[in-house]
Amino acid sequence: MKLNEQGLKDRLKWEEAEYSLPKFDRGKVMAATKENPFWIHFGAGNIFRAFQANVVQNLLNEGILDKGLVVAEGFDYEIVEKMNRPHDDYTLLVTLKADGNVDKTVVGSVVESLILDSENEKEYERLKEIFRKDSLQMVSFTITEKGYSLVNGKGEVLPAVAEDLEKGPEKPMSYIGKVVSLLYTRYQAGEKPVAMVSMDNCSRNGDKLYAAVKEFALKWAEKGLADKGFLAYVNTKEKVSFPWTMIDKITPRPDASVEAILKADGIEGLEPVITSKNTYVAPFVNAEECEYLVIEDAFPNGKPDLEKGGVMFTERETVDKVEKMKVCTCLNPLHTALAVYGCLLGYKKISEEMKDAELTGLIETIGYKEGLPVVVDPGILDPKEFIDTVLKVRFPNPFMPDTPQRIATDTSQKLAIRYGETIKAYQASPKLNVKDLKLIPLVFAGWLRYLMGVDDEGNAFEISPDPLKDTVCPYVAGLKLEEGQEVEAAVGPLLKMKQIFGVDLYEAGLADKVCGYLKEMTKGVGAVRATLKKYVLS
Ligand SMILES: NC(=O)c1ccc[n+]([C@@H]2O[C@H](COP(=O)([O-])OP(=O)(O)OC[C@H]3O[C@@H](n4cnc5c(N)ncnc54)[C@H](O)[C@@H]3O)[C@@H](O)[C@H]2O)c1
Ligand SMILES: O=P(O)(O)OC[C@@H](O)[C@@H](O)[C@H](O)[C@H](O)CO
Repeated sequence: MKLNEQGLKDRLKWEEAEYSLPKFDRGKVMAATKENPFWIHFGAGNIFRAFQANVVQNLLNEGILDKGLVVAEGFDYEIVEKMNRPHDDYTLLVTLKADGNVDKTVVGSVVESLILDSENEKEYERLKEIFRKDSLQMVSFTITEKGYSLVNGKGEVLPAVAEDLEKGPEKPMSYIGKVVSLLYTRYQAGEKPVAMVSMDNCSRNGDKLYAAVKEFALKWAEKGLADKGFLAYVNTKEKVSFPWTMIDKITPRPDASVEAILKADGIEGLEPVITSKNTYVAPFVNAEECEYLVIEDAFPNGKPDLEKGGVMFTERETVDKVEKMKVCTCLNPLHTALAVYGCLLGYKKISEEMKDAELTGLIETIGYKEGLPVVVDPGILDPKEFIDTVLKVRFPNPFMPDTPQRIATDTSQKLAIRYGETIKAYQASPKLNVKDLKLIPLVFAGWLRYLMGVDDEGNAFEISPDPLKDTVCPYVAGLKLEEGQEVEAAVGPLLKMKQIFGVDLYEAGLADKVCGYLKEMTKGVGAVRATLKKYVLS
């Protein structure tokens, strides 16, 4: 059995092996999408294939939608070349339920995949054609938080961005430059309306996308490289909107245990690939069952009927609250704490960490005691219930192959949002005292200890990719696992960086605590465990 148009012709074989197959006429959907695309997504990674593509598949199956998705990849072309194309844009979605049941779905809702490369004339022209279409309602993104950044770790404008800002929309090389040049095409085609929807895990993600897009529109208009009206178009929410969103579905990298299940069913050619840009992809994706996608209802060209697929549309204030609830308190900070300590303590699976008394104690305190008091109830989801499910059902799910190493990726980009917002809320509160935060500083210290790249047994490990690796690692390079380290002299300047922690930890009065914990954790082999025991269980 092969995952492609030809291989899926023998439907019976797949159905006998208990795969849910697309129930719609894919040829018809493909033709309709080609003519009238309504949704193009940028970032052909795992979450898109497990979540958004499956929502559209369900709606196509029910006849609620009659057009599918177009996906574009502008960073890691290998994903499209090695996965989408050989498999005719099909993906196998394996849903790993907490009760051990496994759902296997052939997702066929993605009907066109394109490489976003201005030097690839044919595909770039097709992208322009899509952006000129009246039918286009939504342009969405899962390109990681760093994908929206126009500067490097030192705050310097990225070379490709600098060049694009100088040269204009003709042949851009940077990711956002390419996206903005396509938006310019839409402007030139008659200022057609569209929603530009970031679906990445960052606070006020719509504003992040807007800021990056606006920078190009502004510079190009100022330099006469684009019409002056383009900036007004980008700034007019009735023309171009940048809704805020909250997305939630734990989607680990494709795992060997899942590959084995599919292989046993007789499916060939499933081998995962780690691309040269470090994306972990396979013809299959594995994910949990639980999923939430909440989107600000701001769609100037109308919105697709996604509500019946479980997507929630609401006003901006609610998205903000629900997103803060998840990203700043009830899920992502707990994940990051498990990520850094998991790597230090030699764990390879999140569910295994959930059997560790110190680690569960750590995240329970960060979640319930330190985080929950500053969460504003969004109304549409209950924060206490949400965190209960995360801690009791989702993280401990033994069938989910999620790893601390995946979650530790780009930690420097995440600390400010995942913990800094809570610290700021304590600072702003007349009732709360920032000095009462005990275990959030322990995560910061844990991250610094993690950056040493030596685990609690004294063995070297590879730290996960991070755009600030070269900036932050030198601060801990001189530290050793022995008593009496000059910790504050080494990491003090780093603790002042608001860009990383969301606040200056000295100004917040937390730097001493972080340095104290780090000093204890560098005392020698086993000191990380001893420190956790001392502060988490006390
Ligand atoms: N995986 C999850 O559990 C999950 C859940 C909710 C939200 N998300 C969000 O989705 C994002 C992607 O997750 P994923 O599981 O698809 O990861 P992935 O590693 O499978 O794919 C990453 C995607 O981002 C692109 N990308 C990476 N660096 C980039 C850069 N510098 N510029 C532009 N594009 C870049 C890659 O090309 C790829 O398309 C996450 O960063 C997160 O914000 C993920
Ligand atoms: O995707 P990231 O890198 O922003 O964060 C890693 C995980 O915490 C994240 O992917 C969660 O699995 C996800 O946010 C769950 O909805």
